Amino acid sequence: MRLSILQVNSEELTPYAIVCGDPFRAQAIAAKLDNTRELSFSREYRTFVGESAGVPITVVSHGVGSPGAAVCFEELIKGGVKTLIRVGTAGSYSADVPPGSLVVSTAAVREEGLTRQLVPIGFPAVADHEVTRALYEAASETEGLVKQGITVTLDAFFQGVEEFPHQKYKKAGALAVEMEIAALFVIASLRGVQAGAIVALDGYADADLREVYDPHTDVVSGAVEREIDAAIRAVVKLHNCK
Ligand SMILES: O=P(O)(O)O[C@H]1O[C@H](CO)[C@@H](O)[C@H]1O
Ligand SMILES: O=c1cc[nH]c(=O)[nH]1
Repeated sequence: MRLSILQVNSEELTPYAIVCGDPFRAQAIAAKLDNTRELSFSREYRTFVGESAGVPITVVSHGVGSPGAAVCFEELIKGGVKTLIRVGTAGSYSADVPPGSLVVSTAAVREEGLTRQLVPIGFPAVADHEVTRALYEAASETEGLVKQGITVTLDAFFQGVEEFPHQKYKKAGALAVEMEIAALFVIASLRGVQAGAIVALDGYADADLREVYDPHTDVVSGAVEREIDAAIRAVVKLHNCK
């Protein structure tokens, strides 16, 4: 089957997929795999296949924001992908998890608009337990701080006249904010597949802590490198446990 938006043939996809916002990060992830092939680069969606320790893995960029990312997740699932892992970046809510740390998301607050058009707001955006455990174990084998907990998914990156809901979710114990995990978890639940997510913290979202937003630092690239290695190893762990 031809997937019309990703512009790939479903027969070329694999049961495991690693997804990320940035097409250049997709290329960096694919570069760590063996026998890598680029399948397509259509809009923000750049698709590669390769393998690690003999396990075939698809890597796709989904762009910024839940609506565009949802198109990617839905087409991957239609194409036969059974396990999706997001490897992203997020803004920290707390000095206890500073930039450079990794957070494995156990569940996401649905502060975006996309999933409200799919299912009532009481439906939870939760990660798959096995995927979360594999991600946390693999991330804990890397150097540096790793936490697991609730993340928040927003649509807006820059603030308007409305206050961002950061303070209340920080008080409730959320660790970080980004823009696609809730869409991934809800869609995975609705379509009956597994999903998990890991993020590298690239600064502080909280206005009290935030300085200038600059995700292009050595600390952030080091954390992104660690989360990529962790996600690839998590896929191999999941495959070997089946
Ligand atoms: O680094 P990625 O995966 O793109 O994730 C985060 O970065 C983007 C915002 O800069 C949003 O997509 C957000 O979720
Ligand atoms: O959505 C995001 C992603 C990274 N960092 C942030 O502060 N917000």
